[in-house]
Amino acid sequence: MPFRSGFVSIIGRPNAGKSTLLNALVGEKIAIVTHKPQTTRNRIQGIVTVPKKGQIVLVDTPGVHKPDKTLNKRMMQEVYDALEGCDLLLYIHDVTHKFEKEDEYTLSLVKKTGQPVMLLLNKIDLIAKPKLLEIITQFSTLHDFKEIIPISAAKGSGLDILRKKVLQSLPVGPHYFPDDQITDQPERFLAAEIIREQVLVCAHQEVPYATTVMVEQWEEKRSLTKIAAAIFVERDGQKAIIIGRGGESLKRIGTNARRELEKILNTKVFLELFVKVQAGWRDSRHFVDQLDWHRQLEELSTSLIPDRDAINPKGHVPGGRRKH
Ligand SMILES: Nc1nc2c(ncn2[C@@H]2O[C@H](COP(=O)(O)OP(=O)(O)OP(=O)(O)O)[C@@H](O)[C@H]2O)c(=O)[nH]1
Repeated sequence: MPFRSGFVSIIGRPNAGKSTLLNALVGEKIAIVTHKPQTTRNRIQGIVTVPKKGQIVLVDTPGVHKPDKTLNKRMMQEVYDALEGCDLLLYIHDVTHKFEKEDEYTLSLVKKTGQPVMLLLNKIDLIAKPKLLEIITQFSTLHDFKEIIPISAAKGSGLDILRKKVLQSLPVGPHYFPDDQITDQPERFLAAEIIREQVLVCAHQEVPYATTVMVEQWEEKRSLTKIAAAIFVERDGQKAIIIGRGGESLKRIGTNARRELEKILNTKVFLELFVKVQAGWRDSRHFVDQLDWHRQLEELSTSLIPDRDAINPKGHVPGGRRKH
């Protein structure tokens, strides 16, 4: 049997379940997931290798939304980039939500590419079967989808058939990545995301959206990973919320993130967090540019940071994470 491979972009509105699906298909947590919309800000690839059969390079994207700030415009650019040059699109829709104007827009972006599209009706664990049949009928009039597959990314239902159908539809191709590689995103950047995930969980209203995280130091020594990271917010009041009374909130964010990182990295983790105010960073092109992990990676490997020698190569080689 020929080896099949290709790039498959996952497109959908915020909260549709794109990152949950990516993690489920890859079999490990490589993207953060919360109940808050617009959790994902950067494009990341998840790699699924089926021995002797093929390799699916999944591309997770931010949710399609109307951009207002520079940050959101950059997020939408990640979506447009992912729509171009892929072999297949997975358009994911949350069945607990009505099809609205924003869905129409998302679907129009998908259609415009002229690429084959599989429709994934997600969160079927939350609705009754007759309702699902109604939704399938409704969607089949909207586009000539290559497949319509009901799934529950969270419960794992429908994923075997999805994996099979995706693989079948890919062209005969090469191994794009080594078989044990699961993502293109190095651990250093996943760590920043895991910390941001805890901010999303612990803080409310505007604060999580005004927050970003950058790992400033990363050092691996035998079975210990030392990480220092900055949590950026836009205003002093937001900084006070993140720190909390007597430092309670920051302590909780740090403890939860450290526990999660120890599981993922398979080492002990020493995590230091600093909260910094960067006024209006979401509208600063320069700052938003700096947040792009692909760009940070480039800078790290061209030695722009002073502690470069202290960074274990595993933390920043372009190769990304392997299976532990
Ligand atoms: N019940 C149920 N919940 C799900 C399912 N898939 C995802 N969720 C939940 O939906 C919420 C959003 O999931 P994400 O995977 O972060 O969604 P996303 O599309 O990546 O969201 P953005 O980052 O905002 O674009 C989380 O609370 C998930 O746990 C599912 O199949 N069933």
